[in-house]
Amino acid sequence: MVRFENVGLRYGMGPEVLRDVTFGIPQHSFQFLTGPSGAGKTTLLRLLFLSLKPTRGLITMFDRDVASLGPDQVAALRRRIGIVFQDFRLLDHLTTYENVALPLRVQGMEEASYAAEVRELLGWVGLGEHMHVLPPVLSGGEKQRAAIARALISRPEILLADEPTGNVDPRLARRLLRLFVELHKTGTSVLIATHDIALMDQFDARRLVLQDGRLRIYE
Ligand SMILES: Nc1ncnc2c1ncn2[C@@H]1O[C@H](COP(=O)(O)OP(=O)(O)OP(=O)(O)O)[C@@H](O)[C@H]1O
Repeated sequence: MVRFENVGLRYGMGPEVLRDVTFGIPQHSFQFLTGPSGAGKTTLLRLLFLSLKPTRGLITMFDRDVASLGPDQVAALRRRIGIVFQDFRLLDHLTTYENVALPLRVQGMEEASYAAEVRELLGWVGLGEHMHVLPPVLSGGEKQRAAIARALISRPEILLADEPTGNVDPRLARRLLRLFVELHKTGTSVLIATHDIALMDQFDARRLVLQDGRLRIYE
């Protein structure tokens, strides 16, 4: 589904943050992305979400060379990818329900066609009681789960998550991991960036380890 060949990235005139990164996201895969702080995990996710362009190398997604895509095609590809940002990016003036429903609303869908699904997903991530409150009154872990629900609502083919258990206790982290594993079982390819070794030890999956901008793969 996604292939990186010798991808390099530098910000402006700075040093290369990613060097010769080669890996793929196969269909129905589950992978962890890890490495020390500053190793380039968020940068790699931004390349995957097409919010950055590589300074060298080749990225193909769904059989397209991403360098050749125009803005409309980038938007269409992004709709096939769900992303949970480290800082959640919820809109504070919309309720939890409205935040989660937003990707469907912007696609022009009628509320009647998705309302039940949004409610069900909010229940699934344990936010059924908080559906009608605004994000500023949610705890860090609740915001994180709202961000996860928003990434899942349009049933993406690929789910990217940046430290999705960074703000929750170990019990909730295990629950969120189960949610990602369930999603993977339904056919979504999942890539989770995390520092949390205890979390990775709970599920046997390929580990992509970034160190000094280089990626090593441990099956
Ligand atoms: N917009 C930017 N402009 C310049 N340098 C940047 C920018 N964003 C990140 N960097 C640098 O790129 C390197 C990789 O950062 P990145 O955020 O990708 O690392 P990370 O592995 O996600 O770190 P963390 O685990 O702490 O979130 C760091 O040295 C960082 O300072």
